[in-house]
Amino acid sequence: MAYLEFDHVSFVDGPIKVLHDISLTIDKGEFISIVGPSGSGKSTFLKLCSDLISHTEGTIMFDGKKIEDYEPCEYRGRVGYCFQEAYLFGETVEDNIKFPYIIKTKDIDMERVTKLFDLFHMSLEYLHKKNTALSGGEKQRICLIRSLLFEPEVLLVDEVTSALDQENTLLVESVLEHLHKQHGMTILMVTHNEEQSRRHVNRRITIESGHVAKWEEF
Ligand SMILES: Nc1ncnc2c1ncn2[C@@H]1O[C@H](COP(=O)(O)OP(=O)(O)OP(=O)(O)O)[C@@H](O)[C@H]1O
Repeated sequence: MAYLEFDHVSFVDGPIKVLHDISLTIDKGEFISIVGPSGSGKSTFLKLCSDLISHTEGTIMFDGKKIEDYEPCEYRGRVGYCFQEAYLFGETVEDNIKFPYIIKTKDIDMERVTKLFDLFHMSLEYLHKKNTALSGGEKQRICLIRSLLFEPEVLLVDEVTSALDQENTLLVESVLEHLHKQHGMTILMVTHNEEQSRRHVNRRITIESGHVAKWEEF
Protein backbone atom coordinates (compact mmCIF):
# COMPACT_ATOMS: atom_id res chain seq x y z
CA MET A 1 0.00 0.00 0.00
CA ALA A 2 1.45 3.39 -1.01
CA TYR A 3 2.14 5.19 2.21
CA LEU A 4 4.60 7.94 1.44
CA GLU A 5 4.46 9.00 -2.17
CA PHE A 6 6.63 11.52 -4.03
CA ASP A 7 5.33 12.65 -7.40
CA HIS A 8 7.75 14.82 -9.42
CA VAL A 9 9.00 16.53 -6.27
CA SER A 10 11.70 19.21 -6.36
CA PHE A 11 13.25 21.42 -3.71
CA VAL A 12 14.72 24.62 -5.06
CA ASP A 13 16.28 27.41 -3.01
CA GLY A 14 16.91 30.49 -5.18
CA PRO A 15 19.16 29.41 -8.03
CA ILE A 16 20.03 26.11 -6.34
CA LYS A 17 18.10 22.99 -7.29
CA VAL A 18 18.87 20.73 -4.32
CA LEU A 19 16.45 17.93 -5.29
CA HIS A 20 14.77 17.54 -8.63
CA ASP A 21 11.98 15.48 -10.08
CA ILE A 22 11.81 12.82 -7.39
CA SER A 23 9.07 10.25 -7.95
CA LEU A 24 8.90 7.23 -5.68
CA THR A 25 6.55 5.25 -3.50
CA ILE A 26 7.26 3.87 -0.05
CA ASP A 27 4.97 1.19 1.33
CA LYS A 28 3.88 0.78 4.92
CA GLY A 29 6.32 -1.33 6.92
CA GLU A 30 9.32 -0.90 4.62
CA PHE A 31 12.84 -0.43 5.96
CA ILE A 32 14.75 1.63 3.41
CA SER A 33 18.31 2.90 3.44
CA ILE A 34 19.33 6.02 1.56
CA VAL A 35 22.89 6.36 0.31
CA GLY A 36 24.80 8.63 -2.03
CA PRO A 37 27.77 10.98 -2.17
CA SER A 38 28.14 13.84 0.30
CA GLY A 39 26.01 16.80 -0.75
CA SER A 40 23.81 14.73 -3.06
CA GLY A 41 20.58 15.64 -1.22
CA LYS A 42 19.94 12.73 1.20
CA SER A 43 19.31 14.89 4.29
CA THR A 44 17.17 17.28 2.27
CA PHE A 45 15.08 14.30 1.13
CA LEU A 46 14.50 13.25 4.77
CA LYS A 47 13.72 16.84 5.76
CA LEU A 48 11.03 16.92 3.06
CA CYS A 49 9.63 13.64 4.41
CA SER A 50 9.58 15.07 7.93
CA ASP A 51 7.93 18.30 6.72
CA LEU A 52 10.75 20.32 8.28
CA ILE A 53 11.11 22.03 4.90
CA SER A 54 8.51 22.38 2.16
CA HIS A 55 8.92 21.09 -1.38
CA THR A 56 8.74 23.69 -4.11
CA GLU A 57 7.34 21.51 -6.93
CA GLY A 58 5.34 18.30 -7.20
CA THR A 59 3.25 16.47 -4.61
CA ILE A 60 4.09 14.55 -1.44
CA MET A 61 1.30 12.33 -0.11
CA PHE A 62 1.32 10.60 3.27
CA ASP A 63 -1.31 7.97 3.98
CA GLY A 64 -3.57 9.23 1.23
CA LYS A 65 -3.39 12.94 2.05
CA LYS A 66 -1.16 15.78 0.88
CA ILE A 67 1.56 16.49 3.43
CA GLU A 68 0.64 20.20 3.60
CA ASP A 69 -2.97 19.32 4.48
CA TYR A 70 -1.97 17.77 7.82
CA GLU A 71 -2.01 19.73 11.06
CA PRO A 72 1.72 20.04 11.87
CA CYS A 73 1.16 18.47 15.29
CA GLU A 74 -0.59 15.42 13.84
CA TYR A 75 2.08 14.95 11.17
CA ARG A 76 4.95 15.26 13.65
CA GLY A 77 3.24 12.70 15.90
CA ARG A 78 2.99 10.18 13.05
CA VAL A 79 6.33 10.81 11.37
CA GLY A 80 9.25 11.00 13.79
CA TYR A 81 12.81 11.90 13.01
CA CYS A 82 16.23 11.87 14.50
CA PHE A 83 19.08 13.65 12.76
CA GLN A 84 22.84 13.51 13.01
CA GLU A 85 23.07 16.73 15.06
CA ALA A 86 21.31 15.06 18.07
CA TYR A 87 19.76 18.28 19.32
CA LEU A 88 18.55 18.04 22.92
CA PHE A 89 16.02 20.36 24.59
CA GLY A 90 16.13 22.00 28.02
CA GLU A 91 18.82 21.15 30.55
CA THR A 92 18.44 17.52 31.49
CA VAL A 93 17.63 14.18 29.92
CA GLU A 94 14.34 14.25 31.83
CA ASP A 95 13.35 17.48 30.03
CA ASN A 96 13.69 15.58 26.75
CA ILE A 97 11.73 12.58 27.95
CA LYS A 98 8.90 14.79 29.24
CA PHE A 99 8.76 16.78 25.99
CA PRO A 100 6.66 14.34 23.90
CA TYR A 101 4.14 14.07 26.74
CA ILE A 102 3.89 17.86 27.05
CA ILE A 103 3.18 18.06 23.31
CA LYS A 104 0.66 15.21 23.52
CA THR A 105 -0.79 16.71 26.75
CA LYS A 106 -0.60 13.30 28.40
CA ASP A 107 0.90 12.04 31.64
CA ILE A 108 4.33 10.54 31.32
CA ASP A 109 4.15 6.79 30.70
CA MET A 110 7.03 5.50 32.84
CA GLU A 111 6.48 1.92 31.72
CA ARG A 112 7.11 2.90 28.12
CA VAL A 113 10.04 5.14 29.09
CA THR A 114 11.61 2.25 31.03
CA LYS A 115 11.13 -0.14 28.10
CA LEU A 116 12.84 2.25 25.71
CA PHE A 117 15.74 2.92 28.08
CA ASP A 118 16.14 -0.86 28.41
CA LEU A 119 16.03 -1.28 24.65
CA PHE A 120 18.90 1.19 24.30
CA HIS A 121 20.79 -0.34 27.25
CA MET A 122 20.55 2.85 29.30
CA SER A 123 19.65 3.08 32.97
CA LEU A 124 16.95 5.43 34.24
CA GLU A 125 19.65 7.22 36.24
CA TYR A 126 20.35 9.07 33.00
CA LEU A 127 17.12 11.01 33.51
CA HIS A 128 18.86 13.27 36.02
CA LYS A 129 21.95 13.88 33.92
CA LYS A 130 22.56 17.23 32.31
CA ASN A 131 22.49 17.24 28.52
CA THR A 132 25.97 18.75 28.54
CA ALA A 133 27.27 15.74 30.50
CA LEU A 134 26.35 13.25 27.77
CA SER A 135 28.66 11.78 25.16
CA GLY A 136 27.73 12.11 21.48
CA GLY A 137 26.51 8.53 21.41
CA GLU A 138 24.38 8.99 24.55
CA LYS A 139 22.84 12.18 23.11
CA GLN A 140 22.00 10.28 19.96
CA ARG A 141 20.27 7.51 21.91
CA ILE A 142 18.27 10.03 23.99
CA CYS A 143 17.18 11.72 20.75
CA LEU A 144 16.00 8.38 19.41
CA ILE A 145 14.13 7.61 22.65
CA ARG A 146 12.49 11.07 22.54
CA SER A 147 11.37 10.46 18.94
CA LEU A 148 10.01 7.02 19.82
CA LEU A 149 8.02 8.34 22.79
CA PHE A 150 5.79 10.06 20.23
CA GLU A 151 4.95 6.51 19.03
CA PRO A 152 5.46 7.38 15.38
CA GLU A 153 4.41 5.15 12.50
CA VAL A 154 7.35 6.30 10.41
CA LEU A 155 10.86 6.93 11.70
CA LEU A 156 13.38 8.98 9.71
CA VAL A 157 16.97 8.59 10.83
CA ASP A 158 19.88 10.53 9.39
CA GLU A 159 23.35 9.17 10.11
CA VAL A 160 22.38 8.43 13.69
CA THR A 161 25.23 5.99 14.22
CA SER A 162 28.04 8.06 12.75
CA ALA A 163 29.18 9.21 16.23
CA LEU A 164 28.87 5.75 17.80
CA ASP A 165 31.40 2.98 18.30
CA GLN A 166 30.83 -0.43 16.71
CA GLU A 167 29.03 -1.86 19.77
CA ASN A 168 26.57 1.02 20.00
CA THR A 169 26.12 1.13 16.24
CA LEU A 170 25.03 -2.50 16.28
CA LEU A 171 22.80 -1.80 19.29
CA VAL A 172 20.99 1.04 17.48
CA GLU A 173 20.68 -1.10 14.34
CA SER A 174 19.18 -3.94 16.37
CA VAL A 175 16.65 -1.52 17.91
CA LEU A 176 15.68 -0.31 14.43
CA GLU A 177 15.33 -3.90 13.24
CA HIS A 178 13.18 -4.69 16.30
CA LEU A 179 10.90 -1.69 15.65
CA HIS A 180 10.58 -2.72 12.02
CA LYS A 181 10.01 -6.45 12.60
CA GLN A 182 8.02 -6.41 15.85
CA HIS A 183 6.09 -3.16 15.47
CA GLY A 184 5.85 -2.86 11.68
CA MET A 185 7.44 0.56 11.80
CA THR A 186 8.32 2.16 8.47
CA ILE A 187 11.94 3.32 8.62
CA LEU A 188 14.00 5.50 6.29
CA MET A 189 17.67 5.60 7.19
CA VAL A 190 20.37 7.78 5.64
CA THR A 191 23.80 6.25 6.04
CA HIS A 192 27.32 6.50 4.66
CA ASN A 193 28.12 3.01 5.89
CA GLU A 194 27.99 0.52 3.00
CA GLU A 195 27.45 -2.54 5.21
CA GLN A 196 24.79 -0.80 7.27
CA SER A 197 22.96 0.25 4.13
CA ARG A 198 22.42 -3.46 3.28
CA ARG A 199 21.79 -4.92 6.76
CA HIS A 200 18.16 -5.38 7.83
CA VAL A 201 16.72 -3.20 5.03
CA ASN A 202 14.45 -4.36 2.22
CA ARG A 203 15.32 -1.60 -0.24
CA ARG A 204 18.14 0.86 -0.86
CA ILE A 205 17.82 4.18 -2.66
CA THR A 206 20.86 5.93 -4.10
CA ILE A 207 20.57 9.69 -4.46
CA GLU A 208 23.07 11.40 -6.75
CA SER A 209 23.18 15.10 -7.65
CA GLY A 210 19.68 15.67 -6.30
CA HIS A 211 17.87 12.84 -8.04
CA VAL A 212 17.15 9.17 -7.42
CA ALA A 213 19.86 7.34 -9.36
CA LYS A 214 19.19 3.76 -8.27
CA TRP A 215 16.70 1.49 -6.48
CA GLU A 216 17.81 -1.88 -5.16
CA GLU A 217 15.71 -4.61 -3.53
CA PHE A 218 17.25 -6.97 -0.98
N1 LIG B 1 18.10 25.38 1.80
C1 LIG B 1 19.13 25.18 1.00
N2 LIG B 1 19.51 26.15 0.14
C2 LIG B 1 20.55 25.97 -0.68
N3 LIG B 1 21.30 24.86 -0.73
C3 LIG B 1 20.98 23.87 0.08
C4 LIG B 1 19.88 23.96 0.99
N4 LIG B 1 19.80 22.81 1.68
C5 LIG B 1 20.81 22.04 1.22
N5 LIG B 1 21.52 22.67 0.28
C6 LIG B 1 22.66 22.14 -0.48
O1 LIG B 1 22.18 21.00 -1.18
C7 LIG B 1 23.14 19.97 -1.18
C8 LIG B 1 22.55 18.73 -0.57
O2 LIG B 1 22.51 18.85 0.85
P1 LIG B 1 22.16 17.63 1.81
O3 LIG B 1 22.46 18.06 3.20
O4 LIG B 1 20.79 17.19 1.52
O5 LIG B 1 23.20 16.55 1.29
P2 LIG B 1 23.58 15.11 1.89
O6 LIG B 1 23.55 14.16 0.76
O7 LIG B 1 22.76 14.80 3.07
O8 LIG B 1 25.09 15.35 2.33
P3 LIG B 1 25.99 14.67 3.49
O9 LIG B 1 26.14 13.22 3.10
O10 LIG B 1 27.29 15.39 3.38
O11 LIG B 1 25.29 14.87 4.80
C9 LIG B 1 24.37 20.53 -0.47
O12 LIG B 1 25.26 21.04 -1.43
C10 LIG B 1 23.79 21.63 0.40
O13 LIG B 1 24.74 22.65 0.63
